[in-house]
Amino acid sequence: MPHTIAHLGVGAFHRAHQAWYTDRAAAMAEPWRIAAFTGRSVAQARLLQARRGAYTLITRGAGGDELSEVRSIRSVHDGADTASWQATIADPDTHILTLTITEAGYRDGPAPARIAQGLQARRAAGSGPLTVISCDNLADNGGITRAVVFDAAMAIDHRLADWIDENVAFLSSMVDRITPRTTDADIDEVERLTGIRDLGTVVTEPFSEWVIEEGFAGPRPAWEQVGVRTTPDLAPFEQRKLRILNGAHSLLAYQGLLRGFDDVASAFADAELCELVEEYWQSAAATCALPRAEIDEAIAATRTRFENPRIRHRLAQIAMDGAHKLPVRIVPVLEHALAAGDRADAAASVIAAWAVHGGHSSAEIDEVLREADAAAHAMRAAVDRGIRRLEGSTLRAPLRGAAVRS
Ligand SMILES: NC(=O)c1ccc[n+]([C@@H]2O[C@H](COP(=O)([O-])OP(=O)(O)OC[C@H]3O[C@@H](n4cnc5c(N)ncnc54)[C@H](O)[C@@H]3O)[C@@H](O)[C@H]2O)c1
Ligand SMILES: O=P(O)(O)OC[C@@H](O)[C@@H](O)[C@H](O)[C@H](O)CO
Repeated sequence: MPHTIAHLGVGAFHRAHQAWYTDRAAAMAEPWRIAAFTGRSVAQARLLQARRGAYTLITRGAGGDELSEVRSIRSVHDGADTASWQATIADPDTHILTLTITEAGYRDGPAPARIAQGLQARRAAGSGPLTVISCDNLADNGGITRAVVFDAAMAIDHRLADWIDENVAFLSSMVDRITPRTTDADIDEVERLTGIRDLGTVVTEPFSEWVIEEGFAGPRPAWEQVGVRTTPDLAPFEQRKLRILNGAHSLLAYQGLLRGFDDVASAFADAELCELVEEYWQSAAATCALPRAEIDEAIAATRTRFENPRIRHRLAQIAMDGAHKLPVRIVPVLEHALAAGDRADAAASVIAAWAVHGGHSSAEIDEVLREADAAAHAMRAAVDRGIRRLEGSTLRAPLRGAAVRS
């Protein structure tokens, strides 16, 4: 039997990223198989089951599309199928569990308890160590996973928590590949070109990056041979990605929706918004630990990626779950800019636009700012100035309004 990777949350991104790397690594060395489980909706399982896990990946460059078939997913299950889940995690051939359960999935929902139940079955089966890798857009995503799974395990049995401590490596990883939701037009295009109506089709950009913290508890696919990097210190890579790319995405999402734009490329083509993103990037760059030349290179690459007119990444998709995303992407940049006495307007404008767009209350704004170490008052004042500025401007989409502190 080939080695197995269990995956929880088989959405578009897993198929464009981890499953794609694993598929390419299989051509270089020993093949691994992925046993994929849905996070919340069984619909994704049904789409993929039709072709027994195989699907078409459209790599959409500015100049054209390239189609390929990805075959690393060998079984697809409903995440609520506890028997299959426990059997997969308990299987001694399973060495890795990867996760894309969204930022919200670590705070709300069943994922931590499910992982703990899976590990309980592995412990009972005596199947030994496991490596868990989070692939969600969170800083210290491995540490966060460890903490929530540990809490869920404590609620089952403290001896399970002790076993997890000794046997499970929770690795952080930085993941990057813009993967918008698949549309009917994408599925039609695949059918036209291949004759197959592939409902599992995924569209992604040519760029891809995956950096994983070192410390695997067991074997892994030959990922390094297909461009995956490992590092003893992931934090600077996470910072660079979350603050430069994701932060700018959130800026374009909320400011862009308020101006009546629909996707990233059209919002970024707007001169005023582009200038705001450039100003935000200067604030974000100052918070990053990597050498400035590397950050400037990342900014230049991100500019080109945002300009790709053939990737229709909807702002509404990026705008979802802002209360979970902004503390990771924007608050550290805002906090740093204020502490350094720099202009904080661009960073503050993202939270202001989120608040206005969603009609968020004063308490909800404070909750987003809560995780900052200091300067909460100054941060709130900067956000309130941003809200007033939005309310005084002429925007194309109707404002919903947020509560400004009086
Ligand atoms: N799409 C991208 O460009 C991209 C890039 C980098 C990282 N990511 C990460 O991947 C995540 C998923 O993105 P996607 O494009 O695959 O989205 P998607 O909507 O296609 O899939 C999301 C998956 O997460 C599951 N899920 C949703 N809420 C959950 C919850 N509360 N608990 C457990 N599982 C839950 C869903 O069932 C589904 O399997 C993002 O939230 C992000 O953290 C996405
Ligand atoms: O996927 P989310 O929901 O965390 O956020 C939307 C985008 O900002 C994000 O998905 C980027 O496309 C991605 O992080 C690029 O690697």
